Amino acid sequence: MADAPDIVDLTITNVAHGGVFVARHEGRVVFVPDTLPGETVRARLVDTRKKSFWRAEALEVLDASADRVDHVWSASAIDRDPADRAGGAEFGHIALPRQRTLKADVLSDALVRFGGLDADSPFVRTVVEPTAGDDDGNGLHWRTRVSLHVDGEGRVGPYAARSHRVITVEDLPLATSEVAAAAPLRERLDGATTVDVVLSADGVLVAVDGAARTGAVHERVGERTFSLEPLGFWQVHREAAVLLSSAVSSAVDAGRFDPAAPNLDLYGGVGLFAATLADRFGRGVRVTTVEAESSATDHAAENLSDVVGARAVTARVDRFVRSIGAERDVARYRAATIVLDPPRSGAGTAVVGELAALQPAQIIYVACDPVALARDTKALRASGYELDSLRAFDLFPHTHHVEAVAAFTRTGDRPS
Ligand SMILES: C[S@@+](CC[C@H](N)C(=O)[O-])C[C@H]1O[C@@H](n2cnc3c(N)ncnc32)[C@H](O)[C@@H]1O
Repeated sequence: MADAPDIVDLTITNVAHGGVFVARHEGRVVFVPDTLPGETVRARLVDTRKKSFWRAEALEVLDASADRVDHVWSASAIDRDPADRAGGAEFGHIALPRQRTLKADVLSDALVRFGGLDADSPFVRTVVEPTAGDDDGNGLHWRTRVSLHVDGEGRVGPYAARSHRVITVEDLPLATSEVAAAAPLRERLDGATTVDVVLSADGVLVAVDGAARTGAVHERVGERTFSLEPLGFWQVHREAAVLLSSAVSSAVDAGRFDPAAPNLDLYGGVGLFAATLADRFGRGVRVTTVEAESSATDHAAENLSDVVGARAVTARVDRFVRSIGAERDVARYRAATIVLDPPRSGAGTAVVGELAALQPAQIIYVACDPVALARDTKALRASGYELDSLRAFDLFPHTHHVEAVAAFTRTGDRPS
């Protein structure tokens, strides 16, 4: 067989999961970043080893989509060599409303292909809602946390897209102005490897190689103050904690909520959603927040000290759920509400199956990955739960990421 040509012209047909777009070359799927459906681009084939799909990098737009805009970050723009394009803003060349319909397409596709939902299910038409303030500010200046890298010469910057090469940049337009101003983009940090810049309610801090000059920082959500480790997990968009807390609160069906049941906040971090339940249903609410990082659990205990029925447990969720499944009075969980907010990989079929075996009254699933949500949806549906509500939020403008909040109830409990 003759070698494939390096440079090809491709017509983009679709968006795929992971911030890439789909074209076909001689019948084979080719994934191409930095493009848009409807466009024709000149591209270099860069990975042709697999039989089922190849990868390419876009070099030039020959026929542009009406939704293409000047990239919000010149460091990522298509006029740069692909190897020099900064990562982390892979939708920055797309008009903001179109970014959201593309994210909705990815979510819908995942729910049908991996979640087993019918193509005509109303959840397959879920829109991706904008976050307050983003439309006015063109989706910029929302990142309260930025992780940068340092190369062997001491230069500080983000990695290039799809590589671990540090790219020096002039600005960080997705970061809040405080974070952008504090980021040491023009400094040489010889011998260092990482730089984190964090904006909390206490102000901005810069941590080189994980060393922050403070024991804890604080975040505010409504009337509540949360303490956490300077580099501990906290939702990244400046509006995210408020928005997700409100979305989780309204996803909980009050008619199915029992404040005395053994309610759970799994993958709980510093207790954000346990606090959400207490704020809606009262400080006497029984809720256990479960988190693998003991430093986060310590903060959760402090953050929930006014919630008399709250407990903070350090454990891996899989082990914790297995251990309660073995309890003698496991039937108590039939009245429980379980909130879970797993990392990008999702909870996984095993955890979801064990959760469903507890037969809780409702499960509220906060998801930062549509495919993981869809896979876990399939497992929940196979275990007697059905999707009751779904909302999606654009908490990561100019990236391909999308956040969702889904509510599930026992199939037998639903009105027929
Ligand atoms: C997406 S964050 C959510 C945190 C919290 N719900 C919030 O909104 O602030 C996921 C959390 O799960 C924790 N985590 C990851 N894997 C875990 C596991 N297997 N068991 C328990 N916690 C885990 C992480 O440390 C992280 O705090």
